[in-house]
Amino acid sequence: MEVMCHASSFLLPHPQPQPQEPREDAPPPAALTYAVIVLNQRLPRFAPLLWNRAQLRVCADGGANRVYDDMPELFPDQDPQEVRLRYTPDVIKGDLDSIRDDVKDFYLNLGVRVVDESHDQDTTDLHKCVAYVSNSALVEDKSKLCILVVGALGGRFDHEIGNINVLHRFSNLRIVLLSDDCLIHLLPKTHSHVIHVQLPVEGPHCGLIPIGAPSACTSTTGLQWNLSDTAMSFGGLISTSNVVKEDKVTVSSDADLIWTISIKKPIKE
Ligand SMILES: Nc1ncnc2c1ncn2[C@@H]1O[C@H](COP(=O)(O)OP(=O)(O)OP(=O)(O)O)[C@@H](O)[C@H]1O
Ligand SMILES: Cc1ncc(C[n+]2csc(CCO)c2C)c(N)n1
Repeated sequence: MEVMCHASSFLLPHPQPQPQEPREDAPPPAALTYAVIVLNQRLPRFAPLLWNRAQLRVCADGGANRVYDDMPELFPDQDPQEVRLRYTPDVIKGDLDSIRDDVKDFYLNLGVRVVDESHDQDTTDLHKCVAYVSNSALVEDKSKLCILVVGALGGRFDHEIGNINVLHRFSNLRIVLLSDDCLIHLLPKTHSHVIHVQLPVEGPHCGLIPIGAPSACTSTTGLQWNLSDTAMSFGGLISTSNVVKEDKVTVSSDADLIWTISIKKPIKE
């Protein structure tokens, strides 16, 4: 089975190339092209870092209000209008029932594409934005695309589950859902997985959760409580409050699993 590598190096202020391990059968993580999607929740503190790392920046409807309101708050010593000009989205998309008129006018005047998809009341604004990024000409090879979604966890439970549903709906894409506290992504059953844990910024708490379908057989290495051809299901065993013990975690399963890992708080000076 093909190996898929994962590394949250987008959270590192100065990403280092992954160590090469010539002995290993796993290839190093591919060089990825990032897109960021901002949802309608308070911006996490590392939003500017992800924004600068991304080559396409999309706001899901009211996510535009958050970029407009919260980005200047993350740079309290700077002129708010200059911050807004520096952090201008490429596209705003959704059913546009949450973006404020003043925010819409501000970005329209800057030439931002504002796409009204209010005719579609069956898919969420996040779904619409992921479909847009996936169809964009950003990368030819979708396996080299990684979509970072900020403000996706916590908040309203229906939204949160809707956001997780998008991971399953687009299981052929690399999509990472982030909050200030943790990140989650899918480990598709089509691959075995090597997760290069970025210990300065993430861990140690982690989980492996069979959302969508039970697993008859999951195996892991690198965790405090490893699984060995173990079954997992809702109502049965799921792995929460697990702990990363090595900087490389491996997972293989007969079901799509959600991987989640905590994000470390910055040390206060
Ligand atoms: N409280 C929340 N918790 C988690 N995600 C949220 C929350 N609020 C909004 N989102 C995400 O941000 C996107 C945009 O939200 P917004 O508030 O602009 O519109 P909405 O009308 O509530 O969402 P939708 O049209 O998708 O139902 C949503 O599609 C969802 O993915
Ligand atoms: C069974 C069912 N439940 C809820 C909705 C409503 N809905 C789903 S996604 C969305 C957001 C549109 O931007 C809305 C309003 C529906 N259509 N079908």
